[in-house]
Amino acid sequence: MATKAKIGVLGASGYTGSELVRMLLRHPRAEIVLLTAERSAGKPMREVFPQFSPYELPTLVAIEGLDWKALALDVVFCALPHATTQKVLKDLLAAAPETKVVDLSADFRLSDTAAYAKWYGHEHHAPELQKEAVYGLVEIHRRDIRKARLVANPGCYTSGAQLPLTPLIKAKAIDLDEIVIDAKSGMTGAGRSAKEAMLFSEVSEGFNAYGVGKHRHMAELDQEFSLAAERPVTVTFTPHLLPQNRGILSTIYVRGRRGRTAQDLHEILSKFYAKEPFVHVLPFGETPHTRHVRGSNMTMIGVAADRIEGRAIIISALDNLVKGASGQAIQNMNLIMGYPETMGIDQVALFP
Ligand SMILES: NC(=O)C1=CN([C@@H]2O[C@H](COP(=O)(O)OP(=O)(O)OC[C@H]3O[C@@H](n4cnc5c(N)ncnc54)[C@H](OP(=O)(O)O)[C@@H]3O)[C@@H](O)[C@H]2O)C=CC1
Ligand SMILES: CC(=O)N[C@@H](CCC(=O)OP(=O)(O)O)C(=O)O
Repeated sequence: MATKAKIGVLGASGYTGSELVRMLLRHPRAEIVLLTAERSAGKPMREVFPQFSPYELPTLVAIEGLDWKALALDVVFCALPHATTQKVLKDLLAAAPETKVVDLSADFRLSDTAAYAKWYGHEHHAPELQKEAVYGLVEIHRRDIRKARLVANPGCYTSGAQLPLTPLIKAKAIDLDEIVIDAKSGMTGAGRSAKEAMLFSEVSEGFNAYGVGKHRHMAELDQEFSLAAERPVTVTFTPHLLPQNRGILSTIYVRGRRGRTAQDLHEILSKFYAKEPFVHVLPFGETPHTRHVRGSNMTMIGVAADRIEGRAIIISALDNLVKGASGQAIQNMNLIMGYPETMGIDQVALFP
């Protein structure tokens, strides 16, 4: 029988942590041996999440005092808040350098120390690991991820924008100065900790933009698009808060370069993703809903023509907790560990 990887999930009492547990419980090569929490440390997982009552899981423990060397974990998923992660992973990898880490926070996504300090307001606490980390958008960086020890899982909004745009940028098919990304996220994107702005009465029956002109995901988009274009790229990106639990819908406006039509862009994307298990390009003119990807690791992309000649409207939909976070993280683990890429994450969307 194939051996199982010994796995730790840090931040298992949060939304992305519990989503990792949900999927890892059905992963044939995963054995969950460590679950951590902060406020919920000491509680059994079923007390925090009754949906896990039927399953055997370790009790949630605090991170402080863990002996990483003795634990000898094969893989750690780190689902902690920004900035908390840096010190934890520095200690972990110093004590257990063989452990592979997939970090879901933004701490290791920016490779430039100055850009990190500018967008996050403080110096990075583990700059040597920041240099080592590989950016984990699988469909774009698959080859590098296979060799990585530390993977920086991409942001949920940025995944929804990069999957349709990066192949077009690489193909030099769109005007780089006219990219507009209008994105809407479900509320689980904001995490599980209590916040006044996330109360039902503050969010339901309403809809708003936030972080306008300054959301930190712009830095991640600029970095990755500039890499793909081999020249600096800045884009317009505006996030919105949707009064629903899961899902990100991104409506993206682009102009084709050198006479390329919306149909040409559709053809480029269809070819690029023809063999990808987790990106599906719809027939030209059809566009996805967030409910078509809910609970699945799929990103759906639709391309349609604008009335204005030369412009196209691209719409992507993904589940922020799956392809936008935990599903993508397991896809990364599968690559690092040499498992089939779809193992444990090939769920079909839950509908309605
Ligand atoms: N939600 C999403 O859609 C996405 C989130 N991400 C990123 O993933 C990470 C986790 O997000 P999410 O699951 O939503 O967050 P949650 O707020 O739901 O969960 C955070 C987890 O971290 C624990 N925690 C909080 N503070 C500390 C601390 N100081 N020391 C140790 N553990 C701590 C919490 O424990 P306890 O509750 O017991 O206090 C909880 O288990 C974040 O960095 C986020 O930006 C990335 C992509 C998408
Ligand atoms: C709805 C909502 O609040 N979303 C989060 C994004 C979550 C995410 O993927 O981004 P990070 O991993 O970079 O935190 C936000 O806008 O901050």
